[in-house]
Amino acid sequence: MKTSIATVSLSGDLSDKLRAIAKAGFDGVEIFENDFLAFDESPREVGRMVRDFGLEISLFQPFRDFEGMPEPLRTRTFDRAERKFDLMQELGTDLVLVCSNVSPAALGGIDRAAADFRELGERAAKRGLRVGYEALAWGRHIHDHRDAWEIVRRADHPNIGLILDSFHTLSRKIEVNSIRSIPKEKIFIVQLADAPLIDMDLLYWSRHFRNMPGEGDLPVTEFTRAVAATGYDGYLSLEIFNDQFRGGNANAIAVDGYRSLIYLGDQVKRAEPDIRLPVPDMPPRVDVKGVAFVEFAASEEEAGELEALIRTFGFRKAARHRTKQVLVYRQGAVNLVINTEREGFASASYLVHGTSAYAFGLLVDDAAATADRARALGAEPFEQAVGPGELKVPAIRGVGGGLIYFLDDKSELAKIWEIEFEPVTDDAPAAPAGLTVIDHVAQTVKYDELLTWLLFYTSLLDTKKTPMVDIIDPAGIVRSQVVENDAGTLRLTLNGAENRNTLAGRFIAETFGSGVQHLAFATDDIFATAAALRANGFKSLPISPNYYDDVEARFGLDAELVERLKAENILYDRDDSGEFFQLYSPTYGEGFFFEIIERRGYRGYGAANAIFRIAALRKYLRPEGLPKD
Ligand SMILES: O=C(O)c1ccc(O)c(O)c1
Ligand SMILES: [Mg+2]
Repeated sequence: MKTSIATVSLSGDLSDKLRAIAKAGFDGVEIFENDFLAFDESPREVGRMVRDFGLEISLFQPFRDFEGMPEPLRTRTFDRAERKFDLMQELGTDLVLVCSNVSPAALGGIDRAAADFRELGERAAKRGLRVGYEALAWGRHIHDHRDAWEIVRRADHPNIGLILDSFHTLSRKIEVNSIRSIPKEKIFIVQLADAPLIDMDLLYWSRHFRNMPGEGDLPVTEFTRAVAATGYDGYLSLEIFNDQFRGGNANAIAVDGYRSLIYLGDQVKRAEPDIRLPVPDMPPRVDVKGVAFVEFAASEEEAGELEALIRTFGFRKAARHRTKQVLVYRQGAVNLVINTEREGFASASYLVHGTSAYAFGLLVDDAAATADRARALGAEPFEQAVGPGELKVPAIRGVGGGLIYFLDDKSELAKIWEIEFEPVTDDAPAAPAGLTVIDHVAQTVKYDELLTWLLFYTSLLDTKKTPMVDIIDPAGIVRSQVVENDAGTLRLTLNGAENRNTLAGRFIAETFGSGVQHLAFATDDIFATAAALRANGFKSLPISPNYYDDVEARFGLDAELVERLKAENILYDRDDSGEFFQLYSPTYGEGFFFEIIERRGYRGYGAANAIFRIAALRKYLRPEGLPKD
């Protein structure tokens, strides 16, 4: 599969962009004219730089307002084209993109446009160049790839072909299967971009909000399937106009782009097996059966505080690592691991971030295959020296440099708790509180990393992302998106913090980076759990009494239920899927907290309650200090 990306997709000057593009693994680059014009080197030198990076120029673009012009504009337009042909030859590329005319002077008329392209094709052929025509979604007369194709067909010239761009087709909801009947040799290049569904002017949407395939809401896979079905085996080229990417880290954005194409190719091949695009082989997206454990890195002193807190949740000390300072606390199917080693990755993580849930383990069908897929998608593998008798657990680096381990039932990994740990008896066991599984792991990331991690998880794991919701923090907005599977055995929430004053933003600032900010445990009976927690000495996060008056009115709850919710500081939500109950701990350390939930059919996450619990949690942040009892 030949991969390419337009320079316009990345930040920096032309050489920064080329370096990032080459490093991420792309084969080609679209040179966007303005990136070249703003750069000081000659076209020959730029061409040499591109080749020195091991790249090929897949396309030079755009050439605007060409077809259907009246004289004398028409002659001028052809002269302009000849100048660009000179430039292309110096750069060392044979393909230019002409986008459909937006000029009020354009006359329209499909045969007039075809005649113009035939003449341009003659001129291009003299120099061994090719011209591709793209319908801009806002083109004056041509804004549909089917019409652009008709012009190319009528131009009937071997040096004139069609350029498809998923954004222009999908933003106008044009039937993608119309692509299947286009001869593959007439498709000169295919540009890909996704975008979030936002109802706005097409041009503005396109120029500011495009994102990588898989990061937005458009059916880019369906589009690419139709392209692949033609037998097309040329470049898949990202053309992403996005304000955030343009201001972001070029290396990180290029890595995301490359991952998005590999993932897209994989999906297309699985859905459309008879294609010519050579897509790398990799295991399918991974079915996650559950969160096997969450591991905290802590100092011994802070571990003591953490242990005291989780004991009030009814966790009991269950096992100790045979050689390391690592303890396992258990309840139901939940394993909480506390690592107080003074060496190795956990310790390094503690020194940078303070006490944190720096790692978690996912139970999958095949841990080795999962690691293979992760590697194929460009994830960073994690390896640490393995002691005698210890297992080599496949792992990758995740959010904030933390770790994701993979366990399975089919290899020795199934016995990890017996092989690496010895059982211990808890001297002061807390009464169990009915916690059953980890319902979700909530990670806080910087807002401009949110799409990166969404793509990371959805490309690797068999999951879906839910629409983005805005969470109102008294100090700003936090954008939240969920990655989950249908079975509900994996639920990850990602919160993107735009400023450092929000609870999420403070967490990132104080812990020096993104990471797990809260863990939610499930119970089948929130009231019984709340009573057990209280008996164990747990103090739940106090919720404003005003909240309960509102909940009563909003949902028409009976007064007795509302009294019980209020007495236990339980938040309530309800939608078509069912009822939801949430109970929070105060923040621990630098803004970390726990949540306990009961779902009665409900599939959401209580977004409507977020504002209330954030307001309550904020009271516990330093420097205000802990509230007095
Ligand atoms: O926004 C534009 O003008 C523009 C230019 C060239 C393209 O290939 C494109 O998709 C959009
Ligand atoms: Mg385009």
